[in-house]
Amino acid sequence: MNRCLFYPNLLIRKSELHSTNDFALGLIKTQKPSGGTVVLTLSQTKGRGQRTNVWESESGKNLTISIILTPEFLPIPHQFQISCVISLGVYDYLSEYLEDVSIKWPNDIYVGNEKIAGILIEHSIMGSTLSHSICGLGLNINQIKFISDAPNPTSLAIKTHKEYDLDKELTKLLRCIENRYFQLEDEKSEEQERDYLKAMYWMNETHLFSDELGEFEGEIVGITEYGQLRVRANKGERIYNFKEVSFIR
Ligand SMILES: O=C(O)CCCC[C@@H]1SC[C@@H]2NC(=O)N[C@@H]21
Repeated sequence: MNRCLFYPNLLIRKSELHSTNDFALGLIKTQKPSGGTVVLTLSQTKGRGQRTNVWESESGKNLTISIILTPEFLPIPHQFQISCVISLGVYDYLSEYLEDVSIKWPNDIYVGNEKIAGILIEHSIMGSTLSHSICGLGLNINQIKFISDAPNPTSLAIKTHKEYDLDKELTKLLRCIENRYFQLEDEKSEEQERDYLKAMYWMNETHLFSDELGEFEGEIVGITEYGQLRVRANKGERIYNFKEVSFIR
């Protein structure tokens, strides 16, 4: 039997939205959307990024989507697995076109030292498991000029000197994410973690980081089973949750 997560009738297209994540959040509150529902807009006017950042995307140029997943099988402490699914799916998709794609922990997608995609995942919880995960993704496809002060943005078009049909790219992207989701559902999370580590930006290289104690030299050596970052520094290994450490250079 052919497995499928993303059915065409579960794709919700809106010409303009404040934020696809906010729209998806509204769906969860008012209806019970099926896993595999995808909200897409061509024009996002108040896109939200990590922390309090704004996500800017030129109208009609890029993929700005929110994927609703229902990973009821996943215990809450393992929610980082959803980050792995989405970031590896995007990584797999981009690797069809580009070399030097990497995942900057926890889930920024880079090409060399430039950011091509950002991911914002918001979970809703039921009991001790996840009921819905809203996986927001901004993937720069055809945008050439960036006005925002986002650090080093790039796009698929800049990197390959071609323009892309967004619908075709969406289909390819969703196939890659679907494969990674089934890998998780099939309890192949060890394989997934191995692939995530292989794809990781700055893995096993010495770089400058900063945390609440100041700047320090260290080397990313992996992640914990809960997705925290492990950095080896002079005085031993340090373990970070998201937002507790910054990558300097
Ligand atoms: O890198 C980041 O800061 C995360 C950016 C996430 C942006 C996407 S675009 C689609 C979805 N809707 C939002 O409001 N944000 C996410």
